[in-house]
Amino acid sequence: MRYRPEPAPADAPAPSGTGVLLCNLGTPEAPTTPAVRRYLAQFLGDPRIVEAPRALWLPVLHGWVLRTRPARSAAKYRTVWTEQGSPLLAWSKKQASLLRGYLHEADLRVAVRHAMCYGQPAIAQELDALKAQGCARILVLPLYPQYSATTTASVHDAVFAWGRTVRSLPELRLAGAFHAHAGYVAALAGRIRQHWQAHGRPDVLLLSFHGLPQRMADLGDPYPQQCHETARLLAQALGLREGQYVTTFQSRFGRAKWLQPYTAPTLARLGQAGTGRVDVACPGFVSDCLETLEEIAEDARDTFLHAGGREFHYIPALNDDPDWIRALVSLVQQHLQGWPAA
Ligand SMILES: C=CC1=C(C)c2cc3[nH]c(cc4nc(cc5[nH]c(cc1n2)c(C)c5CCC(=O)O)C(CCC(=O)O)=C4C)c(C)c3C=C
Ligand SMILES: [Fe+2]
Ligand SMILES: [Fe+2]
Repeated sequence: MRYRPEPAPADAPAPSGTGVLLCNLGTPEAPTTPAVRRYLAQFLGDPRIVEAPRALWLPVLHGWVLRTRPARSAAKYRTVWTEQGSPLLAWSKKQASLLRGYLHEADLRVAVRHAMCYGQPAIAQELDALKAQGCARILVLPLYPQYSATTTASVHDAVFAWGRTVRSLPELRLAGAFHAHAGYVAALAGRIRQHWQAHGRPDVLLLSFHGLPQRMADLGDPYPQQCHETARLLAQALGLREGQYVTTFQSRFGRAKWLQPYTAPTLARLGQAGTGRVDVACPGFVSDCLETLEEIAEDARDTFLHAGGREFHYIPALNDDPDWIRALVSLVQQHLQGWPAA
């Protein structure tokens, strides 16, 4: 059946509630080669992520990337895996649970769930769950502060795909970027200031954002501008002058040109130039994950220290920071305006 049947009206009261779905990228179910292969197949098979013509990309993906990368990536995932599983999933779950608690404290009766764009819990499954909980209105909030067609729009795509299977659709709102949201920037600044109160100040603060192919930026993806705007606002909130901070892009994939400057070569250059201490924060990641815990806190640290740097501090992502959860509450309230939420 093209559109799924709804429960008979006698079996279910008319939906009247409001729900929020927090969405992040996704992560493998386990740090094993087969699980990482399944995850990467879905992730890198999404044309939002790799835009190359399917006839060229799919043979490379299945014939080369999915044969070689999963074992290497699984080994990396094992270095960050916790008792709660993938850090990205564990933090997303905690953020949803804290947001639910804060909203209820504020007397807002809103159902809150979390979902992943690739892997589990899937966006479609969690939208079904919110609907089954009686939500007549759903706000979808991608947890990417900076909009990119690769990330924010891929969450939106998943919502549209789900919508095409549903007979009685709830009202839907899709949130976009929050790169300049005052509460988000203040939470980032607070996190960095706290680190400095405990450990002193660095010579340079490096703000590392996930990279993007330069071609996507050239085609109009607003991501790089939004990263630079977040960095500028954050530096302003911290009272930093030019030269005291640098903005870079990490996680390059493949051989094409990505946004520059790249994080690792910048750290190598800073180390070689005699910079004693560097602190690194990753404002684009609201949750610690493979890209921050392994690529930055492990690999980038080695790069800087081997290049001659003396001290490297990774400042953790916002995770369960109370100021960040309050910023999430304010973002949600902003997007729920006009909807009954009590
Ligand atoms: C073409 C490849 C990729 C694009 C474009 C891309 C954009 C992009 N990604 C994030 C956030 C995250 N990416 C993460 C992991 C990750 N990213 C890529 C590739 C691209 N990302 C790969 C292949 C991987 C998997 C790991 C690996 O094999 O190296 C993660 C972490 C996931 C986790 O489980 O912890 C996040 C988060 C953004 C914000 C972004 C565009 C701006
Ligand atoms: Fe990525
Ligand atoms: Fe990476």
